[in-house]
Amino acid sequence: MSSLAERARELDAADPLASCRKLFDLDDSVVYLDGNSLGAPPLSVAERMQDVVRNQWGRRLIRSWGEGWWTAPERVGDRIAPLVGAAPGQIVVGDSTSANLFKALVAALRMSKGRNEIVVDSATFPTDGYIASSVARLTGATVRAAPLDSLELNANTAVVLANQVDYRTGRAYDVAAVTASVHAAGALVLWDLCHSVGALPVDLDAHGVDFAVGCTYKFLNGGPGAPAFLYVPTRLQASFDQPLAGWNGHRVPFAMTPDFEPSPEIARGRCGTPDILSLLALDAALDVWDGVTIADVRAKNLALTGFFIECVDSLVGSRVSVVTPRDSSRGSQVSLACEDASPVMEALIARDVIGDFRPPNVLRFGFAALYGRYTDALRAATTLADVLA
Ligand SMILES: Cc1ncc(COP(=O)(O)O)c(C=O)c1O
Ligand SMILES: Nc1c(O)cccc1C(=O)C[C@H](N)C(=O)O
Repeated sequence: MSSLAERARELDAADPLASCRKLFDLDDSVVYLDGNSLGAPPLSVAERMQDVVRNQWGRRLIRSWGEGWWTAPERVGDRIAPLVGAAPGQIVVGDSTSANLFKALVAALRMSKGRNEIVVDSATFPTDGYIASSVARLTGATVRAAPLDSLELNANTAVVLANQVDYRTGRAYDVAAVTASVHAAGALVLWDLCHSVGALPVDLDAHGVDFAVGCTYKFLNGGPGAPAFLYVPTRLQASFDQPLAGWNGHRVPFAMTPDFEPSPEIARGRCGTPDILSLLALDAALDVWDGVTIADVRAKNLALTGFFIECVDSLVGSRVSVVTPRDSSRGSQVSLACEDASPVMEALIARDVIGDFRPPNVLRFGFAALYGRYTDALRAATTLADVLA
């Protein structure tokens, strides 16, 4: 125990990202391991929102639309772009992940004339499957679930919807390999990056990914209900015929013509008026990434999750089993299968160790590299051992 405590203190002292924690509004008595569901608030957000509400909305009133509000979906998209390996002009921020999944799936089917099968990663987060089924009912396509390890695509497969990190187990998949196998079958790939953006390298452009979506309220700390993002590479933008063709995606929205003519750029991914307060909160939250590389974040989250697994092995032992891969094919969370997982998580939260429960029996602990500490990992494992004793 003492050697784990010493190691935790040494690791925190040597952590090159340790100084990022002071950018967040965190309570030091709480061990927060749920940043993979709702990221912690960067201090800059409250300050910026004060300015947005009092000055931009308050003093500038409707003039603010022409002073940065209207173009915020693309501008904030360009701030997310380096975090997912995308060149500028290919990401638009707005709507929810679910809505963006809908846009991208329908657009993919419209691009894939003669093919009408949607294949969904069988371990997917539920909303992806629900949206795929609804798209299928709407378009006459079919949906098939398949494991990402053995996709078995055919000449009818139009699009594969894949999650880079499995939300339940924390397993991470190889974007390059899956993308290449989907392309080899002549299909398009749509990646859900909710559990990887801000935690893992993604390299969308380098791997020739066709579409991606992701949420910004987890590792990007955009706040509850922060708008999601949609990536469409430049090469596919002219043929991206998305179904929610609202006026914000029009080539000249204020021309107010009766016919829809899509923007030639990524703005065609927009639908209605952007949620400016949430979008600008996200903009402020992204300041914490200044000077931080995804490579540093990845190195730390592998080390932190690895240290947590070591603490669990040593202090909790066989009372839980580690579901997350022990090798580097894991995201930034550790999932433990445990009997009575739901009341166990409630007991942890009552002791100020906050993770979450996912059915049927999983305790999830998410590690955000910008504010997570090795001493927190040890305290979580120690508290879990106490709860299970
Ligand atoms: C992998 C994944 N996809 C989609 C979603 C849902 O996103 P939204 O609520 O923005 O539609 C989540 C989380 O809620 C998720 O974890
Ligand atoms: N989006 C959420 C919400 O509005 C409330 C509670 C949790 C969430 C989540 O993000 C859940 C998360 N996607 C998961 O991996 O389980």
